[in-house]
Amino acid sequence: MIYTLTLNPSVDYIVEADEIQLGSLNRSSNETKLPGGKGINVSRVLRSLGVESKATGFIGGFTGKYVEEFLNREGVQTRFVNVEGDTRINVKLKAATETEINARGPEISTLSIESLKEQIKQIGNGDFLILAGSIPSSMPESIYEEIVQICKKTGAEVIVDAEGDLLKSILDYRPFLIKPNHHELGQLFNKQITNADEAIFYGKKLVESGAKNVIVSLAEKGAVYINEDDAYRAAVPQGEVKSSVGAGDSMVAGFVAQYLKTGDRKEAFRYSVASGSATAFSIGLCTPDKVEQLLQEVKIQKN
Ligand SMILES: Nc1ncnc2c1ncn2[C@@H]1O[C@H](COP(=O)(O)OP(=O)(O)O)[C@@H](O)[C@H]1O
Ligand SMILES: O=P(O)(O)OC[C@H]1O[C@](O)(COP(=O)(O)O)[C@@H](O)[C@@H]1O
Repeated sequence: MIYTLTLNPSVDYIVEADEIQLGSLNRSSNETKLPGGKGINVSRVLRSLGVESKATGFIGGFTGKYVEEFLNREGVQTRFVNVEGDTRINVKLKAATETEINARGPEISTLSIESLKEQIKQIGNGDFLILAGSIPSSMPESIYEEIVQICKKTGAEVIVDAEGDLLKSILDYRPFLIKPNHHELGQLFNKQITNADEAIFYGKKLVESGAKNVIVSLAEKGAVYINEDDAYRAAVPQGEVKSSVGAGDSMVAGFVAQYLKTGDRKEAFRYSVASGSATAFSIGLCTPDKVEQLLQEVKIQKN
């Protein structure tokens, strides 16, 4: 079974406007509310690609109820730990450029953390745990490492999509897959990463540090994939970007879905890029039709 763990889920409030001026009254041309948070997006895309998963993490308040009911309506299984505060609302402003404000998230009690850990202990050999996104500001930074240590004991494979120290802290535990974008990769090495060559160079260092598979996304400049034996680069399909929110999460889901079906890592990478672009070309997440349509346009080159 695949489990996704979103410690800090959200309601994503996507506001479209022709123009946004700070310090002025702006009026929107369209608004969309969607459940969000990285693991939750992965579960939603997996579901639409025909792969079962269980979404877990912390959920609370009226916003949490909205997220959980939305997921259940779509057929995503959930096993959240309920907390007192409201699940956060993240604001995504879409005008000529995209601006995001991601909130901090509710207080999480020690008791809630303990119940989550008890759940994680049930995830065992043959299972995957996809651990994705930020942590609510009240939680200890060590939580990712503690969860990955539990998985190491139970034998579950972990996939991590997180930034900075959260990502660094788990490399020694040999994660199955990590997917930093080029900014996040740059932060890890204190370098600016602007192209596929640089992404492959620094991505290889993450493989040397323990990651079994690394995908680095570079938005419109494509993506690279590295493991112990090979490195590939992909050019992305051309299209109109409607909202890139969830594009990275869709890449993780696309890779996992195809890898589990075929075991072919290069094809899984192609699927990953097509899924990311299919989401970028949509408001909301990709659909299987759109992914299939873009697959042929993803050109992959061995490094
Ligand atoms: N302008 C674009 N054109 C085509 N595909 C895009 C574009 N922006 C993003 N994508 C797709 O989304 C993926 C993830 O985008 P990126 O912004 O790098 O990730 P994240 O959402 O994690 O920050 C890219 O690898 C690509 O497949
Ligand atoms: O946990 P974080 O880092 O604040 O990110 C949460 C945000 O990331 C998203 O999951 C989108 O992530 P990506 O655009 O990286 O795929 C949103 O749904 C959510 O608002």
